[in-house]
Amino acid sequence: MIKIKSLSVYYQNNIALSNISTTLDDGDLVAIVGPNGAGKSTLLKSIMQQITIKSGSIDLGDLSLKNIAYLPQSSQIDHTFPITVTEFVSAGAWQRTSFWRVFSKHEQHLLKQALAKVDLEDMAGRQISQLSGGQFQRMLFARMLLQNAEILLLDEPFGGVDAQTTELLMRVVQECQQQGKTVIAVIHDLALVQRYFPTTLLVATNLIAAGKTADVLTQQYLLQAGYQHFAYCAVHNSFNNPATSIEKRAS
Ligand SMILES: Nc1ncnc2c1ncn2[C@@H]1O[C@H](COP(=O)(O)OP(=O)(O)OP(=O)(O)O)[C@@H](O)[C@H]1O
Repeated sequence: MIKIKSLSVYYQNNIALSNISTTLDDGDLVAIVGPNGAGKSTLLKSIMQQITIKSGSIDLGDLSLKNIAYLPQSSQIDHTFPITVTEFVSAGAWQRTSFWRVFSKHEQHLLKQALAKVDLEDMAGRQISQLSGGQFQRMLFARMLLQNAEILLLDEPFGGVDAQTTELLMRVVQECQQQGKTVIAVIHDLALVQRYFPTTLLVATNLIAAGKTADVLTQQYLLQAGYQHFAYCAVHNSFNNPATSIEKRAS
């Protein structure tokens, strides 16, 4: 269980998160949603202790940071770094391997398994600079799977990914949850959230709402978060098809 109490984070004098209090239960599948600049990535980075918090606390209970895997936004990684897919993914096992990254047969098996899970075995020897956006995202998932952490923090895991790959990766996420892992993901696609995520945190610097997804993605809360269009979609329960809802709105 992760307990967040009165968390506030600033960048210089600019507030990114204000007085956030919530609890993230073990084994839950949680979406963090909110408009651009709402503080979603900052919340994940705060849990990862990558940034200094101004006030409040984050209690990880018995967990150490080693038990948390973090999938960053793809844009935060240097895609031109001269390294193969296998070398990149093998970094997920760093806590179990020696400084020289000597892989046992078992670790090699786990590595192959992780690549197979995301359908990337054929790309194992490729330079990461030669991957498409969707392949790069699958590689990030493989590295995270190899880490085998108890808590998975995913920052826009489906950014730039087509519908078919999103389905594949979403199945991977669901499998992780079925294995008892806690998954917390920043997601922009509210239809996806509605379909797959039982729990949602709606953030707009403040915590607007938290709880069952259906209770959070309401017109009132979405408007409060600054989502004009999605608030309209909530009334018609049509996050699935923004085009249709825009037509409805016009008629
Ligand atoms: N390193 C930084 N230095 C200064 N300000 C920052 C920094 N990182 C983020 N911010 C600011 O903090 C606020 C929250 O940013 P954050 O990236 O957490 O939002 P987000 O909800 O993840 O946004 P997005 O959906 O656009 O990725 C924004 O106003 C952003 O401009």
